[in-house]
Amino acid sequence: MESIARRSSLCSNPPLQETYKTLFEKSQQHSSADSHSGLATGAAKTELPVIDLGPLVEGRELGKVAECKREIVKASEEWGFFQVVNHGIASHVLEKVRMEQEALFGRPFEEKKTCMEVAGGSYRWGASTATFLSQLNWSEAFHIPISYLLTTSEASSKNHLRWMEEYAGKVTDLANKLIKALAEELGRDSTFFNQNCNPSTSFLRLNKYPPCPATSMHGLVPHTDTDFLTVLHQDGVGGLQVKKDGEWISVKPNPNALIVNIGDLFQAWSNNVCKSVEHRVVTNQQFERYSVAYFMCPFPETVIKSEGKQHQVYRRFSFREYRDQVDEDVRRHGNKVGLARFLASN
Ligand SMILES: O=C(O)CCC(=O)C(=O)O
Ligand SMILES: [Fe+2]
Repeated sequence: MESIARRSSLCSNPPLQETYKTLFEKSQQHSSADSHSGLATGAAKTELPVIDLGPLVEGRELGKVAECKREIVKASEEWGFFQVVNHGIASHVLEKVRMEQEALFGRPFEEKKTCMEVAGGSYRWGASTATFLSQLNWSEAFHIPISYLLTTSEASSKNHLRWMEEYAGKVTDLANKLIKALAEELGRDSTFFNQNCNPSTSFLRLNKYPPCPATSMHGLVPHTDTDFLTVLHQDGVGGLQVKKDGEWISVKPNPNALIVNIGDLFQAWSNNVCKSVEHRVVTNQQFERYSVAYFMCPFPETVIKSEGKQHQVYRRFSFREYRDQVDEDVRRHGNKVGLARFLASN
């Protein structure tokens, strides 16, 4: 443990162990008060639904396209999470993205902290608001706006992200197709999304989970995503868990699949028909793990209106209002409250 801590301060890993030393000590003293029992144990390795997106991506055979859309809505209602295969993003692109990601995180920690030159976005590690060990994220992440990756610049300043750029374009197309399919199937106006989301509002989050010497730790604490839709590319290590009927389910990595999940904004927009489901990452003692999440977000002033057959579940709110409330809750209470704060009856 100590040697990992010492090495991390000299090279690329953030100094998680040293920085959160008092939380580790506190947790040893009051293990029951900061219990996150069941974290790494007992989670079933069930397969998420797997949807073949071939017909939708290629737009062939109308009957099959319709069936594919129905499957997407069904999985979004029942699970809020699903895997997609034949998604149109070549495996060599995914492999190169992984290599670029590894190189980026391999930079010295001191350099990553000044990440504007490294990745055009922001960099976070650990959890500044954690007061219990169970609130600590044993991970580091870059947030990179899609527009940063897609704007052409003569300067070679982002050559080290050449495949990330390719991926950003492709994953944006994929997310647009998925959200359009969902909206159409729900009988809603699908143009809402291209009117309110663009490459400057959506972003990639590159996650790295260093090996963690302690057991039962969160790589990423349980959360729902604060967006419309997320597309996740994970490597083969595993660690993602999804809540299903009150139980944590481990998602078995599938090298051919990307993972898609519904975010809070789409749950509200669909008036609770589609579910934004809690998920988390558990750490691995031996292996580091990488993932890339694409978050489809709107402009801050975009207003989300719940519409559907049932009475309106949520009041109208803007994305800015929602995000500010999430930030405030995390700052004040250490946890996100989320959509429960925006119920129509409140
Ligand atoms: O790394 C993962 O598997 C999940 C990442 C995630 O949930 C997120 O970045 O919001
Ligand atoms: Fe997430």
